[in-house]
Amino acid sequence: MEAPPDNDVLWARALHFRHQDGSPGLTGVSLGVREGEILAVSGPRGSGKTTLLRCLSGQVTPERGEVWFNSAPVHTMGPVAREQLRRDRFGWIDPAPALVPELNGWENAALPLMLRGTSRSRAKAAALEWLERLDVGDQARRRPHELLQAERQRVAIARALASGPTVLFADEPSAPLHRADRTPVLRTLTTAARSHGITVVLATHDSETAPLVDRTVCLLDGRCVKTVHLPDTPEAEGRAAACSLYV
Ligand SMILES: Nc1ncnc2c1ncn2[C@@H]1O[C@H](COP(=O)(O)OP(=O)(O)OP(=O)(O)O)[C@@H](O)[C@H]1O
Repeated sequence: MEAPPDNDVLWARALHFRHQDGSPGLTGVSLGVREGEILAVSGPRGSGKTTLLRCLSGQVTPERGEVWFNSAPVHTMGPVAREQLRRDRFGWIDPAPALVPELNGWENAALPLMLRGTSRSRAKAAALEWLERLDVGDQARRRPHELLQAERQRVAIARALASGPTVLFADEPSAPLHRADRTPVLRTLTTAARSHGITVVLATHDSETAPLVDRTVCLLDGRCVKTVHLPDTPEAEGRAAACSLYV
């Protein structure tokens, strides 16, 4: 087994995945994600974006191929080790917000930190800070059923960022938002990730994300078909400067 290159925080080689009913999910995907990189995974519906994120994050194990997180082989880890890795090092955002209905906004956002043993007061402070950044600070005491879907998704994004993951997997995080809200929320997410050194793997079919990411990998029918790098232009430098104004 060959270990991944040193500067890749995540590395996958020749991933093959088949769903339980036999449908092919991935057919030979290889990719590396550098530390601090913001990588978009794009492609049409059903191209395998969610399946790839689930394999990379250890939610499912590939039928064949390897997934490495730093020097740890995720594909050979048992369920307990994978669970611990996901809890301690990874964040996850679903296309639809999955919040705990009995908890209010800040308690939901603070939950991963408290599960890791952070004190309630420190977890609350971190949660409130992120809820403010996501423009839902005034909803912190409301429970999910009292919030709009777009507000619930902002709470879910705050929850993923508040725990300070090494890698954040975001599966269509802007899907429940109004079109006008999508770019500002994605900009907040990507800018926050950059300023905190969080690596992001972002599944999207929103072309507006392209200027916010470092590289886009395009999937089609479970295969990588194209990689697009953000050109090293003055606009890109301007983007980084502009982003730093938001977070
Ligand atoms: N649980 C499942 N059982 C069987 N087939 C599945 C399952 N989940 C996904 N698939 C199939 O696997 C393929 C890849 O699905 P996946 O959800 O990874 O694609 P996607 O690019 O994320 O799509 P979308 O943009 O719609 O979220 C599709 O053909 C899909 O129908």
